[in-house]
Amino acid sequence: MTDFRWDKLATDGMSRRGRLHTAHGPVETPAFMPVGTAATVKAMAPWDVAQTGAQMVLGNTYHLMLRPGAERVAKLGGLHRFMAWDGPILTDSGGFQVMSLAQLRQLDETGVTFKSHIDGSTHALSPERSVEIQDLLDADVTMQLDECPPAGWPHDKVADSMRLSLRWAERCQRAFRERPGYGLFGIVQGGVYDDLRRESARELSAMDLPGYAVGGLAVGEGQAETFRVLEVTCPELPADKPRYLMGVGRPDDIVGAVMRGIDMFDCVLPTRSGRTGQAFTARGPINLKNARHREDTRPLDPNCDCATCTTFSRAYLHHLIRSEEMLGPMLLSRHNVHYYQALMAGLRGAIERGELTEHAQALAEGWHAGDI
Ligand SMILES: CNc1nc2cc(C(N)=O)ccc2[nH]1
Ligand SMILES: [Zn+2]
Repeated sequence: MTDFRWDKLATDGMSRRGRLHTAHGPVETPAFMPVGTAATVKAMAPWDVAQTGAQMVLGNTYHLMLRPGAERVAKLGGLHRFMAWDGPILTDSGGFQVMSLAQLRQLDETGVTFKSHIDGSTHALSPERSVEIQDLLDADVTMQLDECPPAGWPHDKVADSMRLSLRWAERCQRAFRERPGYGLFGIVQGGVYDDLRRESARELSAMDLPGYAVGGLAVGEGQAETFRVLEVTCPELPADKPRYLMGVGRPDDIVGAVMRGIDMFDCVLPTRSGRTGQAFTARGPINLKNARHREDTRPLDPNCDCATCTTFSRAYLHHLIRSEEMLGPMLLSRHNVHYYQALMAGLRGAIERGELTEHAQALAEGWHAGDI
């Protein structure tokens, strides 16, 4: 059984080309993880997800602990068997979604208690229980339980929150069941405050964890602030460990974050916006609901070799979305995840060639050119 580790294969400025080794196989980085919230990447079968080139998917602890339940998933053989995904899986801790989805939640030193948004039942999530749930799910990467402070909190509140998350990181590390191929990631917090970000990154680095996430971002702070926080945080993290930016993002967010030292991403954008008719292309996003597509026989993106783009016209995709046919979200989700995976493959190659700056420039010119 392989040991959990990340190999750094090449660098270009602050960016890194690497390979993550997990119990369920390797992951080429920089990597984008499609979000499989309730044990499914919405509107995509696992073979569709694999065909996009995705190697690792994300599962949400909050949803799975409520339904079908962590013990039940374990009884059914774990998340890989349950959802027929035999590649690596990262699960989040549940903390972020409790604070954004649950009702009547109470957070204190012990953890967070809340009422399920599904049936109103009461649940408790401590650092130890979050680690146990992710173990029951058989996640290759377990995320520490943390608190994600809302944008706009003052320095003193963010400081208290960040230090609580540090104490929870220690508790998660003690509770984590070490086994080959599995790893626990810490999460750097600290809001938009440089001193707090440095304190969090340094304290977590001293814990010698197998990987580090940068949390507390993509909460409305804007791209410039996100990038500034990365410029402060990444240099404080170990150079030989993977860095995961949670919840990011649009294609241009991802390129900018890779250039600032990030290796892993997850975001609902390609699947969620695909379901509403938005498609990401080399010439920027387009919305298939727009009437201008109704007789357009061209493919969605002539530069894309996915099944959606090589089989169907924009007119047909427009029809499916306008008719609210199930096939619409299916085809657009597949294209968007394929587009994100092709974006990551292009970034990996550019870093290997030492041409990331030029590659990023060419991508931006395409996006700004706009659809024709
Ligand atoms: C979509 N934005 C986003 N920001 C996040 C922050 C966290 C976090 N744990 O700070 C987790 C998930 C997140 N998703
Ligand atoms: Zn396509």
